[in-house]
Amino acid sequence: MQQILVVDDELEHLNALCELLQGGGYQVLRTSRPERALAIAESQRPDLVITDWDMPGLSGIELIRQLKAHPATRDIPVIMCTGSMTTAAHLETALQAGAVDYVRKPVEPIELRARTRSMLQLAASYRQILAKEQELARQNELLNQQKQELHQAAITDRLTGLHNRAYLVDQLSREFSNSRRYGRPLSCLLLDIDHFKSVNDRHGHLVGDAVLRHTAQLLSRGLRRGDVLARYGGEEFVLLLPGTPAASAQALAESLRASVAQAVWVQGELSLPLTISIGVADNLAGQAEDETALLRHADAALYAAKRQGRNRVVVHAEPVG
Ligand SMILES: Nc1nc2c(ncn2[C@@H]2O[C@H](COP(=O)(O)OP(=O)(O)OP(=O)(O)O)[C@@H](O)[C@H]2O)c(=O)[nH]1
Repeated sequence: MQQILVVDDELEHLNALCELLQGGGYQVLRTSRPERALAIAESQRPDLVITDWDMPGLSGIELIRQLKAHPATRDIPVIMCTGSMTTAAHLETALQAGAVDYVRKPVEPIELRARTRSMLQLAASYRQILAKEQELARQNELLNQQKQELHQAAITDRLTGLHNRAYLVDQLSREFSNSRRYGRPLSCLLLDIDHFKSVNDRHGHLVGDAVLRHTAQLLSRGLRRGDVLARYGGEEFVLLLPGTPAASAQALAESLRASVAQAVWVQGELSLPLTISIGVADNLAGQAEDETALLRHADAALYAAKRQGRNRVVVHAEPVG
């Protein structure tokens, strides 16, 4: 049943109003002390408030302002009962304070019922719209979250949790253009686990997978903001170092190589010494005309590192002449 709070300091008037509304099938809350009305509205959340204007202690206008200032009671519609002397300016003040309608005293029963009914219908529609809006906002948030998760999955390598090849290709192209535009160095490291095939062959693919995860973790340590580490494929990783020339990249590559060589991989009884080979190239001195060439140079340096015995770092050298 819909609930209406009636506020009037004149008991006779209060009783008459309440009777009228109860006769209309509404549940009525009442108070003759306007300063209590806010607390009642807050705890009972009536569907409508009907208040007298002229009351000692707290005027109807002041009560409306308090109701509107409070989040819990802000949306409860208020009808103001006004005296017969009320002017248009008074009514304007009431509407500005937040009253949605008014009835003049002495109250015409049919008028009060009509206004009450339409206000309650309006309030119900408003509540429905509000609930739909909230539901829409919730669904929107869920959708954005799913989009974000999908995007994250699309750029992540599932086995190692590093970025994947697709992301690397995007970033390489972006970083290459940026470094060219701002005349900044860009280094590319191609890192490959040595004799990884024999890990798989001797111990199985599950151990091979664990070794890949272990290596990915070691390589991730000590990366700086802006560095991009990705699993390029199989047992190959790429590390992009924007703002870093090959000489500094070589030092970092050397420390990565050493950290993998020092950290023996252990699982139960099994312990495997692992090493990686690294090819380093940068875009300086116009060596790499585009990002593909940069990657190709790093690959050539990696190939040289493998040929020279593995577990080493080789920097791509500019061909002489
Ligand atoms: N366990 C596992 N193995 C993979 C995965 N992707 C590629 N491989 C294996 O990685 C191995 C790569 O071997 P190769 O390219 O011959 O190189 P390598 O044995 O590391 O030898 P070098 O690079 O010359 O030192 C192959 O046996 C692939 O099957 C993976 O996701 N998990």
